Amino acid sequence: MAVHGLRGRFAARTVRVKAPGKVNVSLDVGPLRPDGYHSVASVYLAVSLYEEVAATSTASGGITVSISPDSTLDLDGVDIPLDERNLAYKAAAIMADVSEHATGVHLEITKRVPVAGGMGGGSADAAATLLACDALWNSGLSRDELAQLAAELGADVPFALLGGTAVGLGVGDDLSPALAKAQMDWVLVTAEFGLSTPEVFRTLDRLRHAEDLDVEEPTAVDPKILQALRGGDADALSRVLVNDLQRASIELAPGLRDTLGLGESCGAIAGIVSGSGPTVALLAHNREAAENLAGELERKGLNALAVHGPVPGARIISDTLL
Ligand SMILES: C[C@@](CO)(OP(=O)(O)O)[C@H](O)COP(=O)(O)OP(=O)(O)OC[C@H]1O[C@@H](n2ccc(N)nc2=O)[C@H](O)[C@@H]1O
Ligand SMILES: Nc1ncnc2c1ncn2[C@@H]1O[C@H](COP(=O)(O)OP(=O)(O)O)[C@@H](O)[C@H]1O
Repeated sequence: MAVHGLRGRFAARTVRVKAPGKVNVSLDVGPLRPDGYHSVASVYLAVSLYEEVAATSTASGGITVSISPDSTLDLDGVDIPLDERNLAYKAAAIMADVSEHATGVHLEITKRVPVAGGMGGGSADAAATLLACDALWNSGLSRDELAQLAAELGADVPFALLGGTAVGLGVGDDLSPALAKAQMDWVLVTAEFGLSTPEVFRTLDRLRHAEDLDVEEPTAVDPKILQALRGGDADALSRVLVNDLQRASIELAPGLRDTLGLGESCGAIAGIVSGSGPTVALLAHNREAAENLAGELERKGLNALAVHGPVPGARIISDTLL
């Protein structure tokens, strides 16, 4: 049903939502499951690099997607589908299915999180769209109901909705918020290429198979990680960072080993590939150290950005009647 103004004229409204990218501070990956997914145990950290989605109701019906010229990424030659394959489109479509007052909607996405970078940028777009459409269409879904829809869209989408610091079990969507509010400072080194998440998981399976390595299903995360995050203890955290996918990302993109080495030689306490990569997250002692490190890496020709986390999950930043 379309929303009409007092004189029956269509009243367009724009709801703008921001949602953060993430770093997996730890990521234990279990064996391949019959459904093609892997069980994981991960500590997710939402960081201060945000996607934005502006959802505008339209009288014409249907869902359209565009990328905002305000996007800070160089998107030349980057493949972001704007049709029903876009995660934001998919999010609007499932919201429309459960919303009595759904209208047409245009989604304008401001991209800042590297595409196919292992930081959950598309997932942040999906989470932002769920929240924006919920407001636009007065769907009145609870956060739990939104999280259930989020899990249908992808393993990382529920976390983009929740934000903060959280432990993810199952395929990563079974989340428990962690009370770890101390800020940690990081430098993200982004790559000019992307890595496909399924290909990285497949590569890990292949490497493990070649080594006859049997892995168990992970059921918990190392409590030392949460302890370090709670205390804001970057040195303690540097000793327990782990990412089982890192070796697979390096197998596919060997240059990542050099990026990690360069980061550490320029003063990072430790470095880790974020999720399936190729973004590298370098840990710093404080904001000043992170900014200096980012500057130094920039001078060496890398793309580096100082960020901090935890930050909140998806939230509405404006709601305007046009
Ligand atoms: C690796 C992680 C770590 O947080 O993030 P990214 O590096 O993609 O950001 C996630 O597990 C990715 O989550 P997400 O990108 O939402 O994955 P989905 O769209 O649900 O799944 C894409 C594909 O990745 C593989 N996959 C994903 C999650 C998982 N626990 N096991 C898997 O094997 C499957 O092949 C699946 O078909
Ligand atoms: N809204 C979106 N933003 C970015 N990529 C998207 C989006 N929707 C679908 N995709 C597709 O999903 C792939 C992975 O997206 P992304 O979330 O950026 O990476 P990752 O899974 O590594 O965190 C991209 O290569 C792109 O083809």
